[in-house]
Amino acid sequence: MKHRIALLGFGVVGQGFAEILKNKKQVLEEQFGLDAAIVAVSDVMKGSVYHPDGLSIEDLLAVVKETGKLDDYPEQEGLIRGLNSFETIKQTNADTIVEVTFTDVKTGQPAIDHCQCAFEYGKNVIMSNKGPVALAYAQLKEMAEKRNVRWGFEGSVMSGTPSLRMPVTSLAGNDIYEIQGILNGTTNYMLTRMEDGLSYDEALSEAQKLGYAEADPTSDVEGYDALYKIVILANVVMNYPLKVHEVERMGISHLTTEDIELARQSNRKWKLIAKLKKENGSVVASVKPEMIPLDHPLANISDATNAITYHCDLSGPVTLIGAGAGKTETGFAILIDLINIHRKQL
Ligand SMILES: NC(=O)C1=CN([C@@H]2O[C@H](COP(=O)(O)OP(=O)(O)OC[C@H]3O[C@@H](n4cnc5c(N)ncnc54)[C@H](OP(=O)(O)O)[C@@H]3O)[C@@H](O)[C@H]2O)C=CC1
Ligand SMILES: N[C@@H](CC=O)C(=O)O
Repeated sequence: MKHRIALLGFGVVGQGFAEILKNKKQVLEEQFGLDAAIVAVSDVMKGSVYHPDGLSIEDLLAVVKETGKLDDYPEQEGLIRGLNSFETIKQTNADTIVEVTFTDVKTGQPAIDHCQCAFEYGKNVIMSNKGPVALAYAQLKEMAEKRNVRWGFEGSVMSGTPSLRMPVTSLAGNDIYEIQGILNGTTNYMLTRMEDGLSYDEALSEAQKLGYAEADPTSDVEGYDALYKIVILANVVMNYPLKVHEVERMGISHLTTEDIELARQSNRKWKLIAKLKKENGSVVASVKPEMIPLDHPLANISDATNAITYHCDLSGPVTLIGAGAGKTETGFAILIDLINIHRKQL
């Protein structure tokens, strides 16, 4: 039986996921018995197409590459154009909604409403969008469970590096009492490139071109993105209902090439460090830049790579290093949630 997918948002991650589905079609069918079809794509500026029997991924990617729009997607009988995100959720035959619109760090919208609508209509949701998980984890989880649908969000923290599934499954039974790491790809990339001599603006511009930065990069450079991720880790991994306003936050926008040089002269490096610690029945959290010595375990985490250490009472510290952002890497995060939904393990 086909697993029918509708994509809300067809930017870096949406296209990365579509490419993976195209390239891995045979492997997914042979190894997992997963016959996945994209039936709908709805994007604000690029437009929207839906066909209940499935769309050609080659054509979707080609027309967007050529024109930046879905308007030239080939006409065929039964093709419907122009559905907005909510119409796509309600009116298409998709089993799973892949929510890859932008992350709104203040309201989490419209992604929270997308999730609620999908659950009401009995559809699974997979997302790399951080807003709904950071701001509405408990109520969305409960709603998905009540409606007997699945909600995957592995890509919301550290892209395709399994920073959520790994501790929840493979570290189960431990008390994870402290978590710390580098959780934002854009700023880590920028700090690395500033060490190479680039200015702040040049480094940010490169990170944007590479598809790492948020639609509004203020979220990356002022630390909101890492803050959202630490809140998600508290809720999902520590099972503690930490709220966004409870996290101390400072970004890297005040750091200059002179600051980077001064650190280098004292054998240190600037890194944006996120921390989470259980203390007296509560959890304290912060995101801020720190000058760390070159022999610090995080000093050699460069470019858009991220790292996270889980401090566990039984297994001791466990560190995971991997991609923090990227088109294919985050597309993979969507795929792994899809495979787990298909296996009925999510
Ligand atoms: N890029 C990365 O490496 C990672 C990204 N993420 C998260 O994944 C999500 C997607 O990221 P990314 O693909 O890079 O972002 P992009 O900005 O490249 O793509 C987002 C797309 O969503 C579209 N969109 C915005 N609002 C709506 C809406 N209401 N309905 C339909 N489409 C909409 C945008 O349309 P348009 O621009 O045409 O208006 C855009 O094409 C974000 O939430 C981000 O935080 C998570 C991990 C890594
Ligand atoms: N903008 C984010 C993308 C992934 O979450 C980052 O740079 O880490």
